[in-house]
Amino acid sequence: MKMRKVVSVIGAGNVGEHVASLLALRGLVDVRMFDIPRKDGEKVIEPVKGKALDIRQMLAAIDIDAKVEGYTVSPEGNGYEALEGSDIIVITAGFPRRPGMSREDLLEKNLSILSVICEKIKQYAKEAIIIVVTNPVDLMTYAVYKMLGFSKRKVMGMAGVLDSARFKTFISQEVKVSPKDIHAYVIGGHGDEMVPLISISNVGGIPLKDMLPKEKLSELIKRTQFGGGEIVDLMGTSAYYAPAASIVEMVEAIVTDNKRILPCSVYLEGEEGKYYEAEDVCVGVPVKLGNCGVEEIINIPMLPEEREMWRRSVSSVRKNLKVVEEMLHARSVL
Ligand SMILES: NC(=O)C1=CN([C@@H]2O[C@H](COP(=O)(O)OP(=O)(O)OC[C@H]3O[C@@H](n4cnc5c(N)ncnc54)[C@H](O)[C@@H]3O)[C@@H](O)[C@H]2O)C=CC1
Ligand SMILES: O=C([O-])CC(=O)C(=O)O
Repeated sequence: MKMRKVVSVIGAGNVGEHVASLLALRGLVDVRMFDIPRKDGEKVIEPVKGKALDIRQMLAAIDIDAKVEGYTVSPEGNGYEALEGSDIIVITAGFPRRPGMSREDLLEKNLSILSVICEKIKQYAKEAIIIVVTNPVDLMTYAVYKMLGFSKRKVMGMAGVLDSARFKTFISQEVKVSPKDIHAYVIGGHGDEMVPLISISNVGGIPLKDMLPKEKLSELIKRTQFGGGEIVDLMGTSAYYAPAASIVEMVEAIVTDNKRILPCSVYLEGEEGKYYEAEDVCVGVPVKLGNCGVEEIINIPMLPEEREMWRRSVSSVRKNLKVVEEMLHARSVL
């Protein structure tokens, strides 16, 4: 009988390998990593197997028990048999952006990669909960949800936890208080129009809006909205430490059934969709996570100006949804 939960990470690049190592370090789950081979001159190498072995040896050095395996797969979808038995699958496969690119520039190439991966998930891991990370994440989450046909509770995108961590970092630097005592949520699409919610942000229970002048609050909002781009400009590729830690928070909430409220990109429709004025789109909202996945969508009150930001953010995600829908039609998914 399988005792420990299994988390599979598809795409063991910068984000994926850090997710795998952080998960392994917590010792909560077993980890399976999947990635394609690389060419080193004439030689074909299998970095994913090396990374898994390296992580296992790290665990041995510090006395942590967790199984970590690496599997080489092909871009055409061979080699995914070990997905079987996965409780959670984290998708980080695909291209990251470089300076000067938008996340949407990755849409076409990353959608092709994810369409092969979804076929394999359907074949081997129909029961798994899926966390999509590949960008543009709200569009990819929508596409994965449609391609898999799983319950909407079981498909979510990671972005809001990361954006909220960035927001908390910037607030913490400004008010000189530990981020542990700061509550702040970012909702909406994972783009330059995301919505850092000032009205419900607080520092040790004191409303943020009472602590800082309007201009400073606007600066914090702007820096958060462009937080990903700031790192891309500095590093030449996108962030991975904070994204990986954010994914691990989501995984831990699901595995331990701890009912945390975390902002995640989820499919909105019906009641919650109407409240958020967003239907048939994946976008970030606070949700309660537990071992069934998304257990509840939490309705957050917004000020009129925040609601206006929300509308703009949702429509900027919607703008590219047409392209995704056309691609899914071409693949006969819709
Ligand atoms: N949602 C979010 O908040 C964030 C999203 N991202 C996104 O995550 C993705 C990964 O970023 P990084 O890890 O930095 O990129 P990376 O290039 O370091 O890693 C991507 C990995 O995907 C693998 N891959 C490519 N094609 C594949 C295929 N057909 N099958 C299996 N694996 C394949 C590559 O070999 C590589 O190891 C990017 O799309 C990036 O934009 C990154 C940070 C935050
Ligand atoms: O900026 C990027 O391309 C990666 C990402 O989504 C983030 O770090 O927020």
